[in-house]
Amino acid sequence: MPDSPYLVELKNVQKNYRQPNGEVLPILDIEHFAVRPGDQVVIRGRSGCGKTTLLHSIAGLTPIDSGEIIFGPVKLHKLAEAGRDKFRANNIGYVFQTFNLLPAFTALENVMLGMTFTKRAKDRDRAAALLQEVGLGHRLNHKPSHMSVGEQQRTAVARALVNKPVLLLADEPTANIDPGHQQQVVDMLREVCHHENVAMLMVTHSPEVSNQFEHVVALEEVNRVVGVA
Ligand SMILES: Nc1ncnc2c1ncn2[C@@H]1O[C@H](COP(=O)(O)OP(=O)(O)OP(=O)(O)O)[C@@H](O)[C@H]1O
Repeated sequence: MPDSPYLVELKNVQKNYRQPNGEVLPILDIEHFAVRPGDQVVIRGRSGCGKTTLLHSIAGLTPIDSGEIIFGPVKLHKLAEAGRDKFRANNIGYVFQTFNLLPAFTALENVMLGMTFTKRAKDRDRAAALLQEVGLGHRLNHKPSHMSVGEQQRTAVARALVNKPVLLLADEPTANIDPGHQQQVVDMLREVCHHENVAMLMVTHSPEVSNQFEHVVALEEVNRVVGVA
């Protein structure tokens, strides 16, 4: 059988949430969705349609109810939580809307903390080089409170890439950046992912951002669950 052309492939993925009253709320029912190595893909869709749930499922942060999530030889859906955590630490970077940096630590320390849960020895030079690559070579020793929000997001991107992941998941990474600096963050994300040979799956509400991408998927087009929002 030929090798899969996909970096990650979802087949018949279903994800439900259970409401406090016991009612089951279907969120995702995706027959097929895939990302190829090095692809840069935007996911858009209305509020509440399940975009974050999709990213969490691919990251293994939340277990799916049925179906398959396949990374090459690894069947993520078959791994227990500890296995998914280990897989994520070594293979997936995640960038959040709110950066999630630790306030007591410098930019360099925050990036190095990204290496905590991997086999990779803490590599100061790699962390510093990535900060340089995202344009923060002059801010290594700044704490988050002494950085602009754009600089904080750049630091978060460096942290997400420090373990040389194969896939970067970015959940509305420009939502908290002022409009004047959003484009810089998008450009930086695209360039650094390209340079590091990392595929990117980005959720964004911004048409200005999604219009720049060749691969744009409206979640409603691949998700059979209707009326979530
Ligand atoms: N842990 C949870 N328990 C129950 N319902 C949840 C849970 N997490 C999310 N939901 C619901 O699942 C739906 C999808 O949420 P999700 O965050 O994936 O949407 P989204 O498309 O990312 O939304 P937005 O664009 O507003 O960020 C929402 O209706 C939300 O209320």
